[in-house]
Amino acid sequence: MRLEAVGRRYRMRGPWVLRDIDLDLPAGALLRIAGTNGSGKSTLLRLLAGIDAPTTGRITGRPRTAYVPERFAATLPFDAAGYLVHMGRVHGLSGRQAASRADTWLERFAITGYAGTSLDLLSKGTAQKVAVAQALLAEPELLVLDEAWTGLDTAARAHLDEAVTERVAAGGTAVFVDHDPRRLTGAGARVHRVANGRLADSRAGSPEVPQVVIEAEGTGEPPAALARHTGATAPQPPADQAGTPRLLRITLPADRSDTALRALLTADPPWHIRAVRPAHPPGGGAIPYGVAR
Ligand SMILES: Nc1ncnc2c1ncn2[C@@H]1O[C@H](COP(=O)(O)OP(=O)(O)OP(=O)(O)O)[C@@H](O)[C@H]1O
Repeated sequence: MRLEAVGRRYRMRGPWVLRDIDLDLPAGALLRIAGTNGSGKSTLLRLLAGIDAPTTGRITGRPRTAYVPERFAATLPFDAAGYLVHMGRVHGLSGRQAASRADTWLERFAITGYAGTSLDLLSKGTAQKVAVAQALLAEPELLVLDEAWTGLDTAARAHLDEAVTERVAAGGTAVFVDHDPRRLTGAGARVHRVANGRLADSRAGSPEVPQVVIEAEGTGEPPAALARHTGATAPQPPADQAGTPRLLRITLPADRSDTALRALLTADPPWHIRAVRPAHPPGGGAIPYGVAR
């Protein structure tokens, strides 16, 4: 999915909450949206989830999307299991599939005992588990989570971490807001920060996340898996004469370098690795993914 020059304001001539947002969400990307209270994080997530539309700009290539809102309105006339089955059907599952996945998630979140409880009678934490389960059971291509961990107990938070990591490993995309800055950093989450209505990739400049530069030479196309796993946009190199070696220079978080190297070395034809070195200053001004020659 791609956002181009997206802007959002809630009133005509009101202040712009978001402005000129350009964002690529490749398959396999994991993104944390950071920013101070009221900076526009939830606004951005609602646009990504497709439940709100930009005032200006456009969003293209929307995949199958599931969303966990900041506040779950548990006012629908369902019990927990009935709601999950209903949402499974909305996401295109058959009745049997939806029922089976609803059971799995009720069990995984240890709330099977509440399957028959009406949504409006659930505790806040149990309702939150149901809200998360409805998004996960559909195995969406894009998962949008707005503070979905808030209110969950420790075990459920771990299940959610695991489920998000699984989705991303399976080629899905996940975008989330969470107040814990360490959330999913081990899974390679990139951080984009909303400030003054603009969105900046703050990870590149983050001193605690070392960046490396990989230089590789090859004659083929850069492997698609490279963009998928590095989360970087992968412009195709210009079609110069077939067989002419090209130099690819990629700057990426160090914890993703093994994946990138594997993708390059196992490409057909394989890329020759010319150099792997720390980026100095960390990410400083380096292009995230580019063809140097
Ligand atoms: N439906 C709406 N109508 C009018 N203004 C809105 C609406 N939703 C959000 N806003 C305004 O847009 C701005 C950004 O709000 P948003 O909820 O996106 O920020 P946030 O970064 O998610 O905040 P928080 O961290 O407090 O959840 C705020 O000034 C808010 O008042």
